[in-house]
Amino acid sequence: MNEDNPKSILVIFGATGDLANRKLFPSIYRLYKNGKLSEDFAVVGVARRPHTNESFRENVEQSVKASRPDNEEINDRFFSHFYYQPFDVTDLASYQELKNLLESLDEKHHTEENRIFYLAMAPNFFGTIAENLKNEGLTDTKGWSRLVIEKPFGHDYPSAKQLNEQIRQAFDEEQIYRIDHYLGKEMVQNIEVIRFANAIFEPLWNNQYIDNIQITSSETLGVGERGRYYDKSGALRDMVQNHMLQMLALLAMEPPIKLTPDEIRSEKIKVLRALRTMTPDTVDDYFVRGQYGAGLSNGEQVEGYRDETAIDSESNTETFVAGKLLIDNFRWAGVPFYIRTGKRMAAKATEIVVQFKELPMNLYFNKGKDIQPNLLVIHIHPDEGVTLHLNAEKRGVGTTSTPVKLNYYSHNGDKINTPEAYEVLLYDCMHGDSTNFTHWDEVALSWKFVDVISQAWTAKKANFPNYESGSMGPKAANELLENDGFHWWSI
Ligand SMILES: NC(=O)C1=CN([C@@H]2O[C@H](COP(=O)(O)OP(=O)(O)OC[C@H]3O[C@@H](n4cnc5c(N)ncnc54)[C@H](OP(=O)(O)O)[C@@H]3O)[C@@H](O)[C@H]2O)C=CC1
Ligand SMILES: O=C1O[C@H](COP(=O)(O)O)[C@@H](O)[C@H](O)[C@H]1O
Repeated sequence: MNEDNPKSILVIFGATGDLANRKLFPSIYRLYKNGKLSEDFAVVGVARRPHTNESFRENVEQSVKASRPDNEEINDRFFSHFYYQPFDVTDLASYQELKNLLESLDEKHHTEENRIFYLAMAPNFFGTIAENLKNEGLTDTKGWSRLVIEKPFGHDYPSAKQLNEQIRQAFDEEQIYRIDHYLGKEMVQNIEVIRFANAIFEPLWNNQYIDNIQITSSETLGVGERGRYYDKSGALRDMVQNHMLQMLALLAMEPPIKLTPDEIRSEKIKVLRALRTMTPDTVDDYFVRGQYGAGLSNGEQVEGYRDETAIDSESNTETFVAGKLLIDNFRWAGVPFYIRTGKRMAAKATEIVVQFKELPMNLYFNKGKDIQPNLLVIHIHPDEGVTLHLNAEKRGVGTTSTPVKLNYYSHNGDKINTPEAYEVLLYDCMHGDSTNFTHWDEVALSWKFVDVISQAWTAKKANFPNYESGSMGPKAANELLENDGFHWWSI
């Protein structure tokens, strides 16, 4: 075990919920198993449901086991670090009881009064919890206090601003860790390494050599059990405002002068500031929305979005977005960044394709019909790695060329040791490293960009549904690229 690992109590608000059970408990277990947690730690789960420490520990054990189908032996000592307190976040008396519990656990587990408050709850509670934690003295300790906040951070810029102001009454910006789980993904973090540690890419990373960049995050699943949230959100708020714009910022930012959270953030912010803004009248020239109808998904007949649980039968909510984004700065002027994301699409995959420009004169163009542009493909999920598409001589056919691929897979085919995004982010938070969390300035700029689109879409009803489940989205998403002489590379 690494003795440098910080000692702390992690308080999970919403500990009986889906996120805690599917993602947080398994991630904490992996940190423990891999020696990344000090033995001096405690996890306190709070929610309204009645649980004892014992029944809560059984739940945690089940969720850890469900995430490890290999029947691997579990270290039982892990569960003795877990505690539960029935708690209503709107009831002030609960906070005093929690304060007493934390103080006793500080002593028992030698946690030096360091605390992480993880808000895995509906967003309408975020502000209230932050205020109550401060007012009831739970942040008033000799150690550090950090606040981890799940998405969505607001519904639009004004609501996000209001929420931020409320939270900032209680916590400083440096204490706030806004989660974007894409920033914890191995290959999203690798974007910076690929760009800034390879002499062959950085000199070409600009409008002289790059034709376009495509970012796709497609899902095969539909809206599932999350209809109540999703029908008010849609793909633009659910995926574009956060994950897609964060990936774009990492791809487009200037090299930071140092790899510190502040320097990286400052470069990402410049990209978001340089995004070409649209007016309500020009949104349709740059963005396409879609909603899935019935169709075949993974070989099974599935219903359309409007027939799913908790969805309005005339819903105007988009389950698909494709967009062309332009970054008006010296490096990227004229290079389109295409993004697309959606539910019930043909494949579950997140991938980035960097398409390089053709050579000014390709000597092989007339001889080989099969000359392809060079592509750098960054596979984020389910594969994790990089593929470089080149042209090489066709064996035994003289000077004819053929496309070849150089592949690197970071997990060598077995993903067991690839850390989960939440595991990475929890570990970073325990170490006070906020590099892979979103700063308020990034959140604000992303909302401002997205708000123009959502306002234009709210004002005009769409002709939905407009793509079949199991397809790659509406036809208009293909036309968006075809109008520029490009096409989506298949994923
Ligand atoms: N689930 C996921 O995959 C993802 C979730 N998120 C975000 O994470 C957050 C949590 O999502 P999720 O786990 O799915 O939500 P759930 O609805 O599954 O869980 C909500 C939790 O909040 C608790 N709760 C509700 N009201 C109160 C209250 N008044 N006082 C105390 N506890 C309360 C519930 O427990 P009880 O009923 O016992 O009180 C439950 O533990 C949301 O912000 C969501 O957007 C983000 C990305 C992915
Ligand atoms: O944040 C979200 O992300 C998931 C997709 O995440 P991934 O890691 O599976 O790519 C998406 O399903 C969900 O709607 C959204 O809230």
